Amino acid sequence: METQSKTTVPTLYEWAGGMEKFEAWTRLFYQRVNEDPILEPVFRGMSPEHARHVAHFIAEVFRGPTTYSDTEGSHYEMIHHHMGKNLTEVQRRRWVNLIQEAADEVGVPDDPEFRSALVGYLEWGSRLAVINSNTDTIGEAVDAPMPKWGWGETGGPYIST
Ligand code: HEM
Repeated sequence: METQSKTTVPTLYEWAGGMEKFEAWTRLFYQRVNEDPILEPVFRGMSPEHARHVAHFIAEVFRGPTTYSDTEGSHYEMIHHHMGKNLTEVQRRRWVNLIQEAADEVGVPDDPEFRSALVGYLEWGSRLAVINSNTDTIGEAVDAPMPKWGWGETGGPYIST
């Protein structure tokens, strides 16, 4: 539904509530991951910075500050983190469920438009993570730009690299 003019449409980052909200969200999410029988073994030994890095990554994709790519990694490095992990659909599905439950708990906006964009991103990103975790080559260039996510649709069919 068109409710605002194009010039006043906030980014997903702004609508979500800024960096404090992203950090609170992923902090709670990875606490839940640590208590989860399916995901705890996957993330056992993860770095103490993991939750913040994922917050900064998603915030940047949602057109927030470039904290992740300035100081913490790149899209290529994020892909690299998943390689060799041999993630499964069962693990992915639990990851997507828990991160949405954490979003509810910390008060990430739950309006239909925002959640549609959010779930679209989480599905897209998590399915790519599973694909990348089960390959030994990265199709992306080392200097590939960070993805950008907006309010709209995916823009086209999946193309395997
Ligand atoms: C939108 C989806 C996802 C995003 C944006 C994402 C983002 C990231 C980022 C930024 C890192 C690096 C963190 C760091 O620098 O410390 C990472 C690592 C990792 N991710 Fe993901 N991820 C996604 C989906 C998943 C899923 C679905 C799983 C498993 C079910 C997963 C498992 C892992 C693991 C095991 C690591 C390495 C952890 C460690 O040992 O430090 N990711 N992810």
